[in-house]
Amino acid sequence: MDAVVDARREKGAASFAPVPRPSREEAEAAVRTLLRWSGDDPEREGLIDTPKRVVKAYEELYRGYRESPADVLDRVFEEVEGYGSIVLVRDIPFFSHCEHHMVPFVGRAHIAYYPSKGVIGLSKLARLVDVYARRLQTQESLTAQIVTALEDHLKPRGIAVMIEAEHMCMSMRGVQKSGVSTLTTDFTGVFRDDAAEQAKFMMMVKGLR
Ligand SMILES: Nc1nc2c(ncn2[C@@H]2O[C@H](COP(=O)(O)OP(=O)(O)OP(=O)(O)O)[C@@H](O)[C@H]2O)c(=O)[nH]1
Ligand SMILES: [Zn+2]
Repeated sequence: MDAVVDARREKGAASFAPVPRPSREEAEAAVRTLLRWSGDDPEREGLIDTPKRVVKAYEELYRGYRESPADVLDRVFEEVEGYGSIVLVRDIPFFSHCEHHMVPFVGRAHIAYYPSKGVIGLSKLARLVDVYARRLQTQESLTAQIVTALEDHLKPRGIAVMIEAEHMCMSMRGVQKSGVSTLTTDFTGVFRDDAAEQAKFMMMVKGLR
């Protein structure tokens, strides 16, 4: 499946025409244009290989377009001695890029769930964050997409996701306020319906350090 189409489907688009990927040469030419737009000379020695490097870096920074949550969430462990209490993986670091400016936003994700029919490998929660963080994002979409993927693949009794991040488009440019944290949360099931469960999640994320 074309990765760009996949990303738009996950964003809820009802119908769309496929967007073809440009060739590597076209992508490198676009970087040369941006270098000229910035005021520099793409032919000077220090910049001559930069378009190649940038395009290669984009493959890494936007790797999430080539991945899907099913790649990381397909394995559920059911033999957990009936464990059905909260599982929280906190402080998962991530780097993403805002879809408005293509500038980094950097932060940590905290993910909790109450298992119903099984658990997933702990590392898979961190991998899931990267599937979505390595795309152009808003922090709100990133939060909601993590919840939806867990809901679809694990059907737990409840999911809680909190993301805290600093947006470089607010610190390096524009309003130029550094050190500002943005917090987003999304809850399903017992976390949505029971205020005490939400409070427990917050306490476990923030309290016991
Ligand atoms: N809700 C939300 N907004 C974001 C996110 N990342 C960046 N933004 C904001 O997106 C907005 C884009 O606003 P515009 O007025 O269209 O663009 P702009 O002129 O570059 O805005 P300024 O950043 O205020 O200079 C800005 O307010 C950003 O702070 C995000 O993850 N979520
Ligand atoms: Zn931005």
